[in-house]
Amino acid sequence: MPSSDSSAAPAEGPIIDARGLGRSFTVSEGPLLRRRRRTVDAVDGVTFQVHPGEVVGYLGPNGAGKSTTMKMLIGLLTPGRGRLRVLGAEPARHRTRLAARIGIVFGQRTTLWWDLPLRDSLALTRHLYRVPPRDHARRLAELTELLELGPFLHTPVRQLSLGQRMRGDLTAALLHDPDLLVLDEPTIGLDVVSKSTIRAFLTRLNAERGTTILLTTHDLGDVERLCRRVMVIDHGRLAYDGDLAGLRDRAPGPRTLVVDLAEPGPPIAVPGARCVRSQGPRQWLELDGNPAAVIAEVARDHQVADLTVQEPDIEGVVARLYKGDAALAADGAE
Ligand SMILES: Nc1ncnc2c1ncn2[C@@H]1O[C@H](COP(=O)(O)OP(=O)(O)OP(=O)(O)O)[C@@H](O)[C@H]1O
Repeated sequence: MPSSDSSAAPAEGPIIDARGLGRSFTVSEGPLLRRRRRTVDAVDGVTFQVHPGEVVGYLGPNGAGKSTTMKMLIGLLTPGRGRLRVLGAEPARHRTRLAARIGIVFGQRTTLWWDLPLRDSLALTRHLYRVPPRDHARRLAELTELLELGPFLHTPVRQLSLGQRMRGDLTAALLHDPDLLVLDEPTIGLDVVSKSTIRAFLTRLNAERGTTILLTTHDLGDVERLCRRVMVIDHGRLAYDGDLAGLRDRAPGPRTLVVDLAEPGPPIAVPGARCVRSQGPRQWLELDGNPAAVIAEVARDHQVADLTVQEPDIEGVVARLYKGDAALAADGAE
C-alpha cells in the first residue's frame, strides 16, 4: 500500500458531516408552447456522518439523488440548504484545498489523458496535486505492483480495456494519498475478474491504509464485498442508514430452503413452502412458514441428501426498499 507522508494531516472528527443537506433544481417540462417550470428536490434534507476508516455504500434507484450528493461532497455543486463539511472544510468554498485530500473516480468517465501512455498520464497528476517526485515515484511503484499495471503502463489510455483503464484511474486518484476516496460506479461494465481485482484492492486499501471510502453503485456485489455500512437514498431522502443485516430486516423477503434429494423427483409440496425452481435432484422452496416445520415435513416424506436455508438475497431486499414503501422511508433513516 502507498505509504503516508506528512502532507496528509490525520483527520479529526467525521470525514463527512452532512446535516439537513439539500439541493433543488428547476426544470422545464411539457410541450414547447406550454412549458411549465417545476422544482425537483434532488437531495432533500439528508443527514449523515462518515467516520475515518469506514467503507460506505451509497445506493438508490436512478434519479434518487446520489450524483447530486457526490457533487456537493467534492465541491462541484453548492448545497441549496443544510450544512456540509468534508474533512472539516466546506467543499464548495475550499475545493482546491480539499482536492489534495480526496481521490475521485467516476466509473463512466476517465481523468486520464486519452492520447498519452498511461505512465505519462499518471506523471501529469503529480503536477496537478503537487506531489514531491520521490513520493510520487514510490507510490506509483507500489500501486503498479498492487494493481498489476506493468504490462500496459506504456500503452496509450485510449487503447486500454475498461478494466485496465479503471485500474489506471484508481491509481491516478490515489497517487496523492488521499484520506477520502469517492467512487461513482467503480465496477460498472467490468467483467467478473476485473470486478474482483478492484474489490480486493479496495478492501486492502481500506484495511492497510485506513482510507475512508464512499461509493455509489448499482452492483450489489460491490456492497456485499466491500461495505459494512449502507445508505439508501430514494427521492432525495435517506431511506436507510445501517448495516447489511439491518437492511435485510427492514425489507424482509422470503427465505429459501434448498433441498438436495437423493434423486430427482416432482416438485415438493408441503404446507408453508412453495417450490420455485428445480434442477436435477435440487429444489428451491420459498418459505412463508416456520422453517423447522417445513424441514420436518420435507424430511418425513422424502429421501433428503442435504438441506440449507438461504437468507433473502440483497438484490431482492434493495428492490423492495426501492419500491417506495413510505413506512420504510419514514423509520429507516436516523
Ligand atoms: N443539473 C440538473 N438540472 C436539473 N435536474 C437535475 C440536475 N441534476 C440532477 N437533476 C435531477 O435531480 C434528481 C436526482 O438526480 P441524480 O443525478 O442526483 O440521481 P442519481 O441517484 O445519481 O441517479 P443515477 O443512478 O441515474 O445516476 C433527478 O430527478 C435529476 O433529474
